Amino acid sequence: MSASPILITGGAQRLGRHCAEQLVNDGHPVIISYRRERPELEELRERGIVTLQADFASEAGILDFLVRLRAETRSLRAIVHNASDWAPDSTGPEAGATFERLFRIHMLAPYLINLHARELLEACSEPQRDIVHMTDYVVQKGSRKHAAYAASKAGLDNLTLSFAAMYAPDIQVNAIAPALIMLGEGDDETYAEKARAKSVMQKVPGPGVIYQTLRYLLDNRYVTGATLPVDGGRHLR
Ligand SMILES: NC(=O)C1=CN([C@@H]2O[C@H](COP(=O)(O)OP(=O)(O)OC[C@H]3O[C@@H](n4cnc5c(N)ncnc54)[C@H](OP(=O)(O)O)[C@@H]3O)[C@@H](O)[C@H]2O)C=CC1
Ligand SMILES: Nc1nc2c(c(=O)[nH]1)N=C([C@H](O)[C@@H](O)CO)CN2
Repeated sequence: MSASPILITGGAQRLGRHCAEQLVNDGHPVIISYRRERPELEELRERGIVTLQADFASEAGILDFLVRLRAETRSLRAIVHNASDWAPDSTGPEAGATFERLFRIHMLAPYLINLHARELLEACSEPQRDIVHMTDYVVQKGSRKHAAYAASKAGLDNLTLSFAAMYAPDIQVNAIAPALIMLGEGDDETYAEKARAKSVMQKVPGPGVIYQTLRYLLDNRYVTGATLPVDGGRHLR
């Protein structure tokens, strides 16, 4: 019987893409969701990665993705909720719309996908099934400029506890809480220096440290309801 695929939402770039490619290297079939079509997706498709378009900014978009996911596969080995919008807080009339959008992407999408895809995970014939929520170090301390983002990630962190309790012992549910793993395209050296100084490890490690953590969760059959920090010791500053 062929192995069940691993779904990574928002897998077209950066951390999600790195993990998708590493999972393929490790022999797993992979499905990713993407929001915007672009040439880089062809490289992933050539590696056999199934790409499904999805916009989680609306409930209709989430439910539409689920219909196409169920048409694509009858089982899943794991789901990694990686899709995310690091939007700064809006001021003025669009503040509420920004908050609601981030709630949908970071909380409603994982919530509905976990509920609707439970049967796909339970149909997996392999002994372990996993759900992994990508949260953020800022869940612990909030953010002056990304309060809506931090609050929505805090909600996702709490969903880890609820789904871990609901889905045990057949499905393990955990979170990874990164801080400053990769810089953004527009970040200059001044920003990079300030960012590196935020943690006692004083580095921007790149996505490999996230895959190491995901690999640990996928291979450990006794961890659930946990949030694993991958933050260079931010809390020690
Ligand atoms: N990078 C870092 O240093 C840190 C990352 N994290 C978390 O780790 C995860 C990966 O981070 P990173 O790789 O930087 O993430 P990105 O900012 O690159 O976003 C990942 C993907 O999310 C998708 N996405 C954004 N909005 C939507 C939407 N409305 N519907 C569906 N998909 C959407 C994007 O798709 P598309 O490109 O197709 O539009 C994008 O490719 C995220 O959850 C992030 O919050 C936490 C702390 C630090
Ligand atoms: N969806 C995203 N979330 C976050 C990103 C990102 O690029 N996309 N980046 C960060 C920063 O690296 C932050 O951790 C720096 O302190 C946070 N979340």
